Amino acid sequence: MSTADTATGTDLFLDVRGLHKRFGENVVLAGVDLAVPRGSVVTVLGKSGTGKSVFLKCLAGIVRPDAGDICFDGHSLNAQDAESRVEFRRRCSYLFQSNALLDSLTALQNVALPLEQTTQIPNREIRERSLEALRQLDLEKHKDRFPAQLSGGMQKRLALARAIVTRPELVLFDEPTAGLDPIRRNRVFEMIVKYQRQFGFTAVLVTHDLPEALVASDQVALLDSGRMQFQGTPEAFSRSADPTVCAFRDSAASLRDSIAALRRGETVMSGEDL
Ligand SMILES: Nc1ncnc2c1ncn2[C@@H]1O[C@H](COP(=O)(O)OP(=O)(O)OP(=O)(O)O)[C@@H](O)[C@H]1O
Repeated sequence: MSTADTATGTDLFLDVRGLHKRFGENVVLAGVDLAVPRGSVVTVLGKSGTGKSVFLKCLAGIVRPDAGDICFDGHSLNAQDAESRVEFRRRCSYLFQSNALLDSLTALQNVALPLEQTTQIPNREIRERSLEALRQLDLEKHKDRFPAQLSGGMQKRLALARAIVTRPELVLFDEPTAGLDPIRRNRVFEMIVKYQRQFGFTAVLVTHDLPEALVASDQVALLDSGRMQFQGTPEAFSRSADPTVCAFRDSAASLRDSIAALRRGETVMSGEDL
């Protein structure tokens, strides 16, 4: 792995070492490392199917890794008892790619849910905090609507309101811009950075959105062939001569080349990489 500009030696909120995960014969993670400094936004990039979601789910405790260590705020999650895992879940939020909103609950009820499930806070305070989260994401006037009555961008904001209502210290975002148009994509990245600064949480994102991720992240990492092939600043990523980084980063130029070749009547791809 290239270590250019990584934060080794700084205050790591999350320190992932040697994570392995396979499904049957399919080895998805083959020794993945990631260093996440406290209060930073770190984005994991990678082609489709490289294991970004599996990696994030391992961090969130949704998928159990076969081997490796995840150290959260100085404590190994592997070594933790059930009570400490509940504590981790209280301090960490996971924003699902699909938003995972409950259709039968209103916006307000969706946001209140994690507080009801993970705290002993009285109902009146749960309502106040949920309304506050909706207000922060400009959704208060839609509090009684159901998810199906909201636009795609509003649903994403609602999912973010639900993710921050517990005041988490770590937020994991699984492709937060999936299915959004370029303008809404920008809004979502702005929103993540804005609330990350406002609330001071540490964020780990996975996405394919290369230009936006480079602008919005403190560090980027590239997952390929079961390992992080790079971790460093967006500037280091932009300069890197690593062939895997170049192949991913320069895909726009390569599209230009392949379209030009197709127009010349040449065969350039079989489609098996889709
Ligand atoms: N529960 C599961 N059981 C079996 N295989 C799985 C499971 N979850 C993921 N996989 C496999 O793990 C691999 C990585 O999937 P993953 O969803 O993490 O990719 P990704 O990088 O997030 O892709 P995309 O960018 O398209 O969302 C795929 O081959 C997938 O089929």
